[in-house]
Amino acid sequence: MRDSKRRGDGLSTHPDELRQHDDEIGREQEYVSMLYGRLDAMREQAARRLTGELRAGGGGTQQDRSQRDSAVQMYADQVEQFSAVEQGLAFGRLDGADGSRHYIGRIGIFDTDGDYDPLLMDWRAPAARPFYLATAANPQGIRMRRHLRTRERKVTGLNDEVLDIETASPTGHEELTGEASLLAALSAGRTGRMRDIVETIQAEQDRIIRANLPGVLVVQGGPGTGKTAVALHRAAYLLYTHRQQLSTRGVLLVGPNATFLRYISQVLPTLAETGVLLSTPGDLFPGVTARRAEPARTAALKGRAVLAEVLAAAVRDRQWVPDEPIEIELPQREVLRLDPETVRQARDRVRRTDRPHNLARALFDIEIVHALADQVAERIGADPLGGDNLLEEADRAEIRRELREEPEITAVLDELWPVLTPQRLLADLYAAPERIAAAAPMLTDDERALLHRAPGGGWTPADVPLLDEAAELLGEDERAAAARRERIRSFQREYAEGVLEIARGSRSIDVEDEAEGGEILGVTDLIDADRLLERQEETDRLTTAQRAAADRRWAFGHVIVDEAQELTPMAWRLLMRRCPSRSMTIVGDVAQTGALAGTPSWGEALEPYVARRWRLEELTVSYRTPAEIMAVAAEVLAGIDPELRPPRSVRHSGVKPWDRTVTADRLGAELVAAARAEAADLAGGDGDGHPGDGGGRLGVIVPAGRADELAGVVLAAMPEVAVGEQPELESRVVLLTVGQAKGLEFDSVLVVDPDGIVAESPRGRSDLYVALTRATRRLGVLRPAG
Ligand SMILES: Nc1ncnc2c1ncn2[C@@H]1O[C@H](COP(=O)(O)OP(=O)(O)OP(=O)(O)O)[C@@H](O)[C@H]1O
Repeated sequence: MRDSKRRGDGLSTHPDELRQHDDEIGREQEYVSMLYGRLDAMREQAARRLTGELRAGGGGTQQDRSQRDSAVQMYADQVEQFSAVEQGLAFGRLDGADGSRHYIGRIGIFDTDGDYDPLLMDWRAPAARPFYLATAANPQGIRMRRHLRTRERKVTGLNDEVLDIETASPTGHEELTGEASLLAALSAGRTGRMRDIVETIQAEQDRIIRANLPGVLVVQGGPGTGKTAVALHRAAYLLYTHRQQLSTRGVLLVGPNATFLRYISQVLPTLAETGVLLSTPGDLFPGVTARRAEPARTAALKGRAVLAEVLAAAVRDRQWVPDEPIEIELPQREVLRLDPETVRQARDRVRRTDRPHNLARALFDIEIVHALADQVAERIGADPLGGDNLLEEADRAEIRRELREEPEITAVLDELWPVLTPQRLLADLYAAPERIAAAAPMLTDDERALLHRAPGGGWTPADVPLLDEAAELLGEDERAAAARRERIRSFQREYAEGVLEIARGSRSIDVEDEAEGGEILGVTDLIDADRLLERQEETDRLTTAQRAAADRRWAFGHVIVDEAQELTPMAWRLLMRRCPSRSMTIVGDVAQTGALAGTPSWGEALEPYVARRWRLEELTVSYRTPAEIMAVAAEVLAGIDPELRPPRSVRHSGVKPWDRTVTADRLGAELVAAARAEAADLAGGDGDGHPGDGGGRLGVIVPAGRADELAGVVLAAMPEVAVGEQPELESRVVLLTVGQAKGLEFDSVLVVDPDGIVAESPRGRSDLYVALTRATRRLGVLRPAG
């Protein structure tokens, strides 16, 4: 793209041009103020309708109530969405060669007083696309693209690009769209929360965001190429474009850990989308919170595909055939004998039905009770004269019915074919070396020892795909169904409280209730959480995301996986179960794989599920990492695989990374000194408009094995530093491990003991590559000598 007339703020000093520019800002302000006025009106109307629906109470027919609940949900969503798009509501303008003019923003706003003309076009609408794609060489009918910069509701600046090949002069960045706005966004101070990129999406990113819904799309890209940003904007785009289809099945977005999910959590709401379920793989088994830690080798073993076979064998192992006959003493009856051969035959017949274990139990019961009833019948129906048995079929049926109710028989059946929860199966397996030995003959002794663990103490993230696999093998029994109903109930309560929160937030725009004689009533005056919950229960209404989160067997309409290179084969199995339609977006970088059983190549990971039917898109430009830092990271990348190429940096920061070796005993003191200096620099701003105004974060990345020790040293000198399992990312300085830093970014990064990071894991070089590429501006490396 070439732009002949770039008129960003401060670029022109000529008084006439400055005046014209101010006039232009004034005109845009008028338009933008009008849009905010409309937004206010829309929000007030939604709040008024929400109040009305809640006030209507629980009367009427079931259908009335159900419709009212849908309306409550819809208006509550609207109030939330209209509030979330407040910042940067309108950010662009397209002037067509035909004299047309369109404003582009986060949502669509229409002239409801007139002909329903668009006053603001949703960025996802097809007609808004040239905003991201038009270039001087291919202007797509556009004469000028304008980026509007706003703060609060005030227009603070404009960047214009005239798309005219004749007058354009080369800039050297022809591939960038809205270069001035892009660079301003990239060099802005970080806040600890990811921001949306809707104002400056680049052409290669736009292509991915708007790719077709069906099929598996893999997005491979180096650090900072915008994979996470693209994944989130794609979710928003798909929900807008396929609203009907996806609002009933839902969209699931999977990220590597809870810290990462918190980091990205604000992006979708600011794009006016609240219905996407964000989850880590470790949270995808409803009812289990997997926070327990375990050695990387154990996690790696649990991630291997062979564990599916181990679990299948573990289930079979619970279908027990005794070595000796079992004697069952029934009160006031004779003793029954169950011999091993009868049990074996029953078991084999039931196994041949291929039913999941728990569901097959009923068949096993029938088989065994039948055999025992035959024994009883043999005895009581025997013809003393040696003829045929005297009992009719009806008598035998009666005996079977009676035996089924004998607790002694149920106890034996429970032993031979126990109904199991996935948790029980796995806990029993881990706890007993002999069970592991029986189920995992294909593993080595060392590997089997890794699986052994005493019962209790919670679950690890690597256990979750195994629990899910176990649930598939076992099938859902009544207890699991009851637990699911209970989870749904608790989600309903959260929902009810959420609606009331929203309503409280909109108190300032509560409406006058004429029926109440002009008295001003808030929603919360009219209804409390329990009453709202009662109404929810009557109709069992839930948002799609809530339903999906509570239901292990939910099939999502689309699944997006970020940092997908970290997924193990067992985690892939779980995710594929959640998405039988195989409509997926897989986002990651195989060069950054840190998990030992993570994904070495996309083909290998996906082949078992979709064969070769997946598409690959690549992102090639790093927006985060400046060229100076990428050069340092490139050396590490070459050590991982000389064939790998780092992405091209979009900018230089002008700051040279530093690398210092200090004596081991000085490491802590030097770290504190460097962290203090960097933090002070970020807090004060660096004189060229960077950080200073509340933005600006420092990340200190340390080897996992030294995290506690170094956190102690840093905290003693700088108590304000965020540390721990889920550090507060909004703190000015955060100390974390590479695993925690995955997907995050900071203005400035200190990497401590890089050799320690490399030595910690067979994938240590990839970890170091991740650590070095987290900075948007400055990088320092501190090495202990020796
Ligand atoms: N088009 C864009 N406009 C503005 N900022 C962008 C754009 N694309 C990416 N960025 C910014 O670049 C940074 C890196 O983006 P993101 O985290 O999505 O990269 P990534 O590819 O997921 O990185 P990693 O693999 O290292 O996790 C973010 O701050 C993001 O906002």
